[in-house]
Amino acid sequence: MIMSYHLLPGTILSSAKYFLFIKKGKKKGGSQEMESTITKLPLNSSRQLPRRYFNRVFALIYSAAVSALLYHHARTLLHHLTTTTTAFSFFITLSMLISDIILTFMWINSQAFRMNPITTKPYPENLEKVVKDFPALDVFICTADPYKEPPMTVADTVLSVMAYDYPAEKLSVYVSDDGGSELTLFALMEAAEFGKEWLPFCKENRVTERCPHAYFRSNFATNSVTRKIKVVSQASEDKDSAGCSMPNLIYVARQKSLTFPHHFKAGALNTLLRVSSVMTNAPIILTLDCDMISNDPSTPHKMLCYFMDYSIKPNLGYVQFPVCFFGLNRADIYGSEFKRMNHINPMGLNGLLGPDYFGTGTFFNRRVFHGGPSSMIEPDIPELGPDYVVKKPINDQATLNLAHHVASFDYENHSKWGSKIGFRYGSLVEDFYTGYHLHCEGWRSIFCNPRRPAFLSEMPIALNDVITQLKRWAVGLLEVAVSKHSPLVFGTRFIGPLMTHCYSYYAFGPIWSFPIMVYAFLPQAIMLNNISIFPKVSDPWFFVYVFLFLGAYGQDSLEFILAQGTTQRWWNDQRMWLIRGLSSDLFGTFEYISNHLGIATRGFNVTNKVNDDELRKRYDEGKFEFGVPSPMFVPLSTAAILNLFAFVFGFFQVLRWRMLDEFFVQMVLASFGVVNSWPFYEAMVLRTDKGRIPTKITIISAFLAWLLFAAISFIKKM
Ligand SMILES: O=c1ccn([C@@H]2O[C@H](COP(=O)(O)OP(=O)(O)O[C@H]3O[C@H](CO)[C@@H](O)[C@H](O)[C@H]3O)[C@@H](O)[C@H]2O)c(=O)[nH]1
Ligand SMILES: [Mn+2]
Repeated sequence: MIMSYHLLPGTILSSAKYFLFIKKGKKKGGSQEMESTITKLPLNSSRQLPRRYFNRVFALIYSAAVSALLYHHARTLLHHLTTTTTAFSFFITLSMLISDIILTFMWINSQAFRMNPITTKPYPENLEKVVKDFPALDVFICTADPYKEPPMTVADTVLSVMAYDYPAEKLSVYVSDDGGSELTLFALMEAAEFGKEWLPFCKENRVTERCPHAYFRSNFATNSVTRKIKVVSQASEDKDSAGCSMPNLIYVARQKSLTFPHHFKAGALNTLLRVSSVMTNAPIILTLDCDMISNDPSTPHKMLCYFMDYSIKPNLGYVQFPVCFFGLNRADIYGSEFKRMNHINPMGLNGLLGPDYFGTGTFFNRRVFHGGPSSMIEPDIPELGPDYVVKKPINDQATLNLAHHVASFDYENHSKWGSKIGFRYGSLVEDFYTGYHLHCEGWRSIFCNPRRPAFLSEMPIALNDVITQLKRWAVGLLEVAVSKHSPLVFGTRFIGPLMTHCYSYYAFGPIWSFPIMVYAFLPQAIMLNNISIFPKVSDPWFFVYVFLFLGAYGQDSLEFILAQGTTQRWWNDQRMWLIRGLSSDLFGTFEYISNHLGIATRGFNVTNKVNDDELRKRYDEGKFEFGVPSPMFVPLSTAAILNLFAFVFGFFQVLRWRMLDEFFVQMVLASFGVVNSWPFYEAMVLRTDKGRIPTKITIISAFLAWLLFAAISFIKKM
């Protein structure tokens, strides 16, 4: 049954213009409790990585070097204060000191991940022998914009999870459509029909790639399915073509209002939490982004290996699977793998309270949305409690009425939703923020990284899309860092020092922008003015710099490569760190400040998932995609130009005056900048395709680089 309205994507709904569509109404049987049998067969195992000893010793040595450097800076600064020096050199010393303090703070934070890395392994083959009755599973899939997130992609994701190797009567898929798009609804109805053929086909043929698109891309033997598709119209209502029951598929477009904040994805997820509570109330919930397909039908079994384990069960809040990507180019030019965030750091967190919540690929214990493990918050109505037993079928009229009621725009008004219960409001990275609160409440989590990726996602392939996404994250992270719930003031009371450092590492990540800006511009602009600011090669302090640089980069690359990375991908990953600091984090900080001053409104800019063939081709060739005149490209191109000029100038100076000793560090920095900027030079000068840097950006950047140089020479003379 459908109550449909003509909605334009993005329309703000003013009255009860939302609809709930139930594809298949069937009573979900089974108890709400997870049952398990105590047995000796292990369901999972974990292993502490031996590298923890090395990490601890190295952290000790490195911290000695860091302290020495800070001491050196402080002494120089004091020297400036007590003797008559120019404001100019004082300013330089101060900038370097602040930069190095920030780098030190972030370095300390990053050590927390290295103290006790742990990997875990599930044994799904033992599960069936141990567990008699599988718990019900509700899957939440969010979509928001049919133009940026093609309905076909959403349908693919939906089918891939509906085809899980899981009892169909225990599986329900809820789709939240914040775009209220009829296209998406239509695609889902078609998907449900197609599913009647697709699901039995997958099960009969033991297909592992159960996302239709992925399957057809890699298999040419499609005749058998296409032949079957013709039978669709004869298939019965609730059963698939083989006569088995189908999982529930429920489409929800929540009601929105101009006068009430809808809290973006967190709001959508909370609506799904309530709607699903009323309809199926499964004890386990999987949250997925609309572009994240299931790549392994046995993932629910793997996740149950943790939830069904009595030794960890009581306070296990969620099991996080890594986000893996398809379609990356060989060099992964934008560091889209996020290897550190998605693979390396979570191992470190496994040895503490567990990984942060990634927003997608996460199985939750429904109970976590109702307060801490030992402090449950009473639900508004019994039907919204975690222990509520659903007795009626999902298309029962009373159930539907209640579902509509809890999906209305003002339902959360004056309630604990978003603050004490459900997904948390207040940050654009609602995932990070929610996981953080759960850990503070006493929940634990586990990171499970099976060899075959559990989920595969798409990622943006144009630089502007990439850094726009990172900018939104930067705003969201700052919202956490600078709030009354900041890890440093709030978290530290509940999660212990190491977890506090881990959460600070992410939340304060955007402040990396400052030292990156300083190191990308200052020494170079100063060298162009013939001034040396670092210790000479013959000075012992020089070796402190060498050790700090090589130590940090060496350890980072080693960890990257140990996590199945390549040197080339590592190189691009570190470049992305620099790019992020000069664009996303910088602009994100400004945006955060202007949001707070009320100059700009806060928004969730949905990541674009549509790419044309030409763009895809350039990406596959490993070319950076600029194309659009984005203001975020300006600091990047300015740094590229300034570093090149500094390098060329420095090179001739050194030859002419034999001053390599004085300028060595500055020369290294400039050449490092030049090597990292290579794609920029290409895109400014050599390339003629659509993805090159717009001339306008190049001109503005060249002018800014000159301005910086001129400003330094002006101040120098004062
Ligand atoms: O108002 C909104 C905005 C977004 N979404 C959905 O949220 C998901 C994530 O949005 P996307 O634009 O793809 O953002 P990403 O930055 O790629 O997502 C990452 O970062 C988000 C936090 O910023 C997390 O929510 C995601 O799970 C995580 O994959 C998508 O399915 C959207 O449809 C909504 O449902 N409602
Ligand atoms: Mn996304």
